[in-house]
Amino acid sequence: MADNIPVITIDGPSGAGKGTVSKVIADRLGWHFLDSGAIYRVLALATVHHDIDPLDEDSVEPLASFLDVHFKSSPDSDVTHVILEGEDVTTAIRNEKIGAVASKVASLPRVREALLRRQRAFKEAPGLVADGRDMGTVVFKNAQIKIFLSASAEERAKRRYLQLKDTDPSVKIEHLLSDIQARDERDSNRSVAPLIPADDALVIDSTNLSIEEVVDQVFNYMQETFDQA
Ligand SMILES: Nc1ncnc2c1ncn2[C@@H]1O[C@H](COP(=O)(O)OP(=O)(O)OP(=O)(O)O)[C@@H](O)[C@H]1O
Ligand SMILES: Nc1ccn([C@@H]2O[C@H](COP(=O)(O)O)[C@@H](O)[C@H]2O)c(=O)n1
Repeated sequence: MADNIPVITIDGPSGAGKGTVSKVIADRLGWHFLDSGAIYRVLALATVHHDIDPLDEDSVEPLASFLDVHFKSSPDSDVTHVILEGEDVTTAIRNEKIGAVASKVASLPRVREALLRRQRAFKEAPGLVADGRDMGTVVFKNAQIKIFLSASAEERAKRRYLQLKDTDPSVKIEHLLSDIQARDERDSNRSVAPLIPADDALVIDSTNLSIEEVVDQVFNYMQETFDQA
């Protein structure tokens, strides 16, 4: 029964470490992992391919409803390949420009609605770790464990810089910081599913924490929550 399947949600702004922490936790528990941002990024790339204005809700909604995307993982690698309309877009969707377009399509209420079922389908036994902006507030409102992971914008820009500098030597930390601030602003102030902690979320500020320290805090919180249940 789908309702007995446990869900951990990890929401927060870009670069807070949600994806990294979610993957470690899902791997250690042997649970499934949903990177919901990847779905918004794929949709964003599809608007670029089809030359659609990312804020034109009447055009983006059908694209979201019939999005031809699938995720391919292999036992030999921890990279999950993202396939859009038959093309491997795993790297293309990680571009910062696509992140900005993703936050535009993500501001459209009917588009978010159209993507709900696709995201909820990731909830399968033995459990799910779901990473995004509205996992605990909208998509998996009944999740047993909700985390809101944040970090200062400066720290997040630094992390992104370290992540990108080897593949893109032209990357500038000040541009990354302004992109992050613009995305935070749009994600936090949209009318539907804004980026805010769920009332029952544990808020973790990772500015001065290592990845392992964040993972430990989540596991300790899980232990306390399940002991009290
Ligand atoms: N606590 C941490 N300390 C230092 N670096 C970290 C920490 N957490 C994550 N990172 C690094 O920061 C970068 C961004 O992390 P990650 O992609 O997990 O963030 P995210 O919150 O999922 O971002 P997005 O929402 O944009 O996908 C990665 O290179 C990751 O290794
Ligand atoms: N649950 C979600 C997940 C993502 N978004 C939007 O997509 C953008 C890209 O997400 P990343 O996590 O891959 O950086 C993000 O800025 C959000 O606008 C969302 O709205 N809801």
